[in-house]
Amino acid sequence: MASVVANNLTKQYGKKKDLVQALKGVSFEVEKGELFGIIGPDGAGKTSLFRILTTLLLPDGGAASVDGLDVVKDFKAIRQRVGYMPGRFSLYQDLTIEENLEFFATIFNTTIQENYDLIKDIYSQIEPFKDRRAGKLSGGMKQKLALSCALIHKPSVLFLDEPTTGVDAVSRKEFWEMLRSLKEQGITILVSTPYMDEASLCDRVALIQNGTILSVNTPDGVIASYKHPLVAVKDDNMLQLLNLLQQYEGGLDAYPFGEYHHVVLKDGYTTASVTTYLQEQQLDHVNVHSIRADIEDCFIALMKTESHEHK
Ligand SMILES: Nc1ncnc2c1ncn2[C@@H]1O[C@H](COP(=O)(O)OP(=O)(O)OP(=O)(O)O)[C@@H](O)[C@H]1O
Repeated sequence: MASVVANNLTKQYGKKKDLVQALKGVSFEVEKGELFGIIGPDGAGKTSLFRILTTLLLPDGGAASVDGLDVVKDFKAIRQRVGYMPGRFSLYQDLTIEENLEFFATIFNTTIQENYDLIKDIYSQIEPFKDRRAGKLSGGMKQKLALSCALIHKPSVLFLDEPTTGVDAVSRKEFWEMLRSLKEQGITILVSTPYMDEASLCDRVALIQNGTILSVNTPDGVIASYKHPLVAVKDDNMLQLLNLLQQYEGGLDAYPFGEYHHVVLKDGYTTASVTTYLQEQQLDHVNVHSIRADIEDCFIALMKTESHEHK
């Protein structure tokens, strides 16, 4: 049985000219024990979706279930079963680390001791500072405390809304390792993120933009579905280079990517055609080489296709 099912969910805010269609018919299923990513830019609808699935917000249309329970009718039962770590810091700033955790344990009729095994790996890293107020913690420590609080009642499904936003690269990596080990313990995890590189750490990912899911696939499946030739190009004057590449008739798209620009080519165009074109523009020593698309290239392509179709 699927652990989470969303079926044609819609949500809108405001009225008339202020109307925002935050979710435009979102459907997907998450299997039990999956680590499922929802990837999308700011404003894509991730928080609205998570708030509906955790029963904090009512959908305007469609239906959704968690562990077979309906998010509208069975909201009380769902709340006992899910853990939710909201995007914005949700802890009590004036309570200490330990008091925050005790508070969450008490609401769920449990104790820190009872489920200590589940949080041990995460909580033991901040336990030496257990008397420090939450408001005085670093971003990485707050994140570990918030995750411990979301887990303290041993949820069967964990919802994490942008847990790594604003967190440094080392803490981000550690955080994903923690998620992997939680998954090993059988917890279903839905995690949203604006960082496309995190997609490759999930079992499957849904790409969301403007309230619409553009693709649901495994990271390998996303990459395998990419069909265009792709080249990486680098020169001393990257701005001038980008302008020229964006005017190139053999190119479908050109965008900055780390130290390089990536150019998506029309079928039949090659590294040699790009080099010839740049030579015609008096750029004789440009580094052009063919590359395999990574997951970010695939998402960029999907998002651009979608926005062109709606122009
Ligand atoms: N209470 C609200 N009233 C009006 N508009 C809202 C409200 N909440 C969200 N929105 C709008 O709905 C859209 C989706 O927002 P949502 O927060 O779900 O997206 P998100 O992907 O989580 O983005 P972010 O990371 O910026 O929160 C955005 O355009 C947002 O401005």
